[in-house]
Amino acid sequence: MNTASITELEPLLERARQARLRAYAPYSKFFVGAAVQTRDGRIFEGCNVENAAYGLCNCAERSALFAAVSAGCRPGDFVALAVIGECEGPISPCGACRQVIFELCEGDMPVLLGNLQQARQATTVATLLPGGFGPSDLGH
Ligand SMILES: O=c1ccn([C@H]2C[C@H](O)[C@@H](CO)O2)c(=O)[nH]1
Ligand SMILES: [Zn+2]
Repeated sequence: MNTASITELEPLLERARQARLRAYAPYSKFFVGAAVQTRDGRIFEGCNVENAAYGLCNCAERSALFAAVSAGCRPGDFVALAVIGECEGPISPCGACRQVIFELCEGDMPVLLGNLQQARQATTVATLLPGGFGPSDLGH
């Protein structure tokens, strides 16, 4: 993806940066924020929410997408996702989030990954999870 889309998605990444400030991450101390934009221009933010039972930790990406679905959004409603974390380079979504993104977002949907400095990687849903298992594999 080109520099134009990185520039276009920078405001969405800024929303992710704001969401990151609300992360509840007392165990990893690794704060992450995400923001997903809908076709009708709404933006849903999410942060990671950890738990003393570590396996229950929820990532920022899933928090943002689940907030959107909880507000009534459905597959086909999303146009872009941005994620930011305190990494050396652009953050890399975990496998669970890649699967959830694949379920809810179209393959060609742009995803902007960033860090707190200027590292940016513009990618797509299909690139994040090539060959992913999705709704069409269930035949309905
Ligand atoms: O893309 C990512 C990567 C990690 N985390 C969270 C999960 C956990 O709370 C912490 C450390 O893995 O960061 C996210 O929210 N998104
Ligand atoms: Zn994740």
